[in-house]
Amino acid sequence: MSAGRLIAVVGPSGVGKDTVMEALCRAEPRLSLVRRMITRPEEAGGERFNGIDEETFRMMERAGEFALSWGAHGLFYGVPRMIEADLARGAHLLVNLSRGVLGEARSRFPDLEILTLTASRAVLEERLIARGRESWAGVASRLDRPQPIPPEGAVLIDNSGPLDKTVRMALEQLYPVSSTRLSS
Ligand SMILES: Nc1ncnc2c1ncn2[C@@H]1O[C@H](COP(=O)(O)OP(=O)(O)OP(=O)(O)O)[C@@H](O)[C@H]1O
Ligand SMILES: O=P(O)(O)OC[C@H]1O[C@H](OP(=O)(O)O)[C@H](O)[C@@H]1O
Repeated sequence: MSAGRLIAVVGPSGVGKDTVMEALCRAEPRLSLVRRMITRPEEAGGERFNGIDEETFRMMERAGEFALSWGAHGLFYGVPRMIEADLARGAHLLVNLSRGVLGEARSRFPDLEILTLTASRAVLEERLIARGRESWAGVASRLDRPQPIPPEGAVLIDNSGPLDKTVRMALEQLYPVSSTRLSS
C-alpha cells in the first residue's frame, strides 16, 4: 500500500475552496474529501459537513476526536481524527483548512501538501454575495478579514477564471505525470 496524501486547500472565504475540491474529486478518482464537523446548522448549505453544537464540539475536542480544530467567523471547525487511519490506508485526502491552523497541521502531518487558491477582492465579493449563505454583514466581515501571506512551500493557483482551468492547473501540480498523460 502506497502512502496516503493529505492536501490542504486554503484561501480566503469565497475563493472557491469547496467548489474546487469537489471538482477535483470528480476529475481524479484517487482524491476524496474530508468531511468537517462545524458548529453551523447543516441547512446552511455549501459543502457537506456535520453540523454540531458548541458543547458537542468542545466535548469532542477534549476527547481528542479531532486531528485538527480551529475557530473562525464565530464558528468552530474540526477535522475528524479518522483521517489518520484513512491516510495509513493510502487515501489521498483533500481538506479545507484555515490558514491559521497550517503550522499545527504541518507539525502533526509533516508531509502535508498545501494548495492556496487566490482571487481578487472584487471576485470574492461577487462570489460571496452570489452564494448567499451569509448576511451582508457576514460577507463584509469575511472580506475585511486580514489576509495572511501564502504559506511557504504552498502551490498557488488562481481561481479567478473558469473552474475547469483551475482543476487542470491543480491536477498538473498534484499528479504531474498522469495529468500530462491525460492532456496529451
Ligand atoms: N472558478 C469559479 N468560477 C465561478 N464561480 C466559482 C468558481 N469557484 C467557485 N465559485 C463560486 O463561488 C462561490 C464560493 O465558492 P465556495 O463556497 O466553494 O468558496 P470557499 O472558498 O469554500 O468559501 P468558504 O471559505 O466561505 O467556505 C460559490 O457560489 C461557487 O459556486
Ligand atoms: O480565513 P482562514 O482562517 O484561512 O479560513 C477560515 C475558515 O473559513 C472558511 O470557513 P467557512 O466554510 O467559510 O465557514 C474556511 O473553510 C476555514 O475553515
